[in-house]
Amino acid sequence: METDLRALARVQEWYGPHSSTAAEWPADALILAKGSTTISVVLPARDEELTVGDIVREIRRELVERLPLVDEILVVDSNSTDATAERAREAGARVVAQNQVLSHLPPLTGKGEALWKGLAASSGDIVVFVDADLRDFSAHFVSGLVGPLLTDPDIHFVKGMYERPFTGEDGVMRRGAGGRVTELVARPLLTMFWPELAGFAQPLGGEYAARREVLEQVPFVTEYGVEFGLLVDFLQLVGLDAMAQVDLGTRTHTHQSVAALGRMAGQIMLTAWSRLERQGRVLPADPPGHTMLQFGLEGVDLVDVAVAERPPLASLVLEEDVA
Ligand SMILES: O=c1ccn([C@@H]2O[C@H](COP(=O)(O)OP(=O)(O)O)[C@@H](O)[C@H]2O)c(=O)[nH]1
Ligand SMILES: O=C(O)[C@@H](COP(=O)(O)O)O[C@H]1O[C@H](CO)[C@@H](O)[C@H](O)[C@H]1O
Repeated sequence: METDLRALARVQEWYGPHSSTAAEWPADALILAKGSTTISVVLPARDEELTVGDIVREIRRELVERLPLVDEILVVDSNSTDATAERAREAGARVVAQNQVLSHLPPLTGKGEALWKGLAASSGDIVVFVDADLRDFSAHFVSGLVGPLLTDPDIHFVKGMYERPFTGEDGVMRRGAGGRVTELVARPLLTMFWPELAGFAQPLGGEYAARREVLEQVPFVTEYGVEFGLLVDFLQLVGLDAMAQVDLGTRTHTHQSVAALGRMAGQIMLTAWSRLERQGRVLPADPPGHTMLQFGLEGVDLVDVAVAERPPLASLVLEEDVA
């Protein structure tokens, strides 16, 4: 109980000074603070032809052409089978194919791989990750996330928070019903093992920004373990007081099935386990299982929820220098 109370006191002390709203960071006021700092927006996109173009156009129109806040818009085409790359290029983004980046390395899979490749292929001092399936995206998502980074040298990582509606197959929108894996898996795991992170309202949100110098110091878990892994690893690397969150309003995105989120949950649990092992908090006696049976209407599926991990990019550069 004592740990809980101490951790909650820590979160309460942290929350006020480290939480703000996008309205506090208007893009035109940030231009001065930007100075020579370069900013890249990286969008991981797998089969997002319906939404990626509007997001890129909004960023380009508001934060490149109207105000020169963003220097690079990069879409990582994550083995899409649709016209994602074409739609992104037409909208004005640079597009790289996930497997063509650092192609001398054996390719890995999933969102975490797309983000790591996007970090490698981009050049901004600050990198902003934005999902490519967002609907009603607005440029203040980006300006809100970079605000604390441009104005406070002690902040190294900024996470978006938002209301997350859920619209099911019945087409009915239910306020606050989104973020199912967040509420059922990530938040309880953080409470149990990393309670200092309990103040992050949306620990799994796909919109966040950080300084390149710290992003290159942490590993990237592949698949959907990436957000959970980054949060825990940044806590260890930079500490809670170097982390912040910004309220971006409402985030609407394409939702996956419960079966898909079950696999996502498994990936996040395995990511948590890997961090507990790495921090010496569990014995690696019997590694947890990662082959899961899923019972759907069509029958039983055997799925693998294992995750892999890319090393910190900085370690790669060092190796290559040595080589
Ligand atoms: O292998 C993958 C899986 C996902 N994504 C992208 O990562 C973002 C978040 O993925 P998704 O929407 O599937 O996750 P959800 O928001 O449903 O949890 C989206 O832009 C996806 O296109 C990706 O680039 N590669
Ligand atoms: O927050 C969540 O529970 C999941 C699923 O959201 P929904 O239940 O479909 O609104 O969405 C997030 O999780 C992924 C894994 O961290 C991220 O990659 C996604 O960007 C994020 O949308």
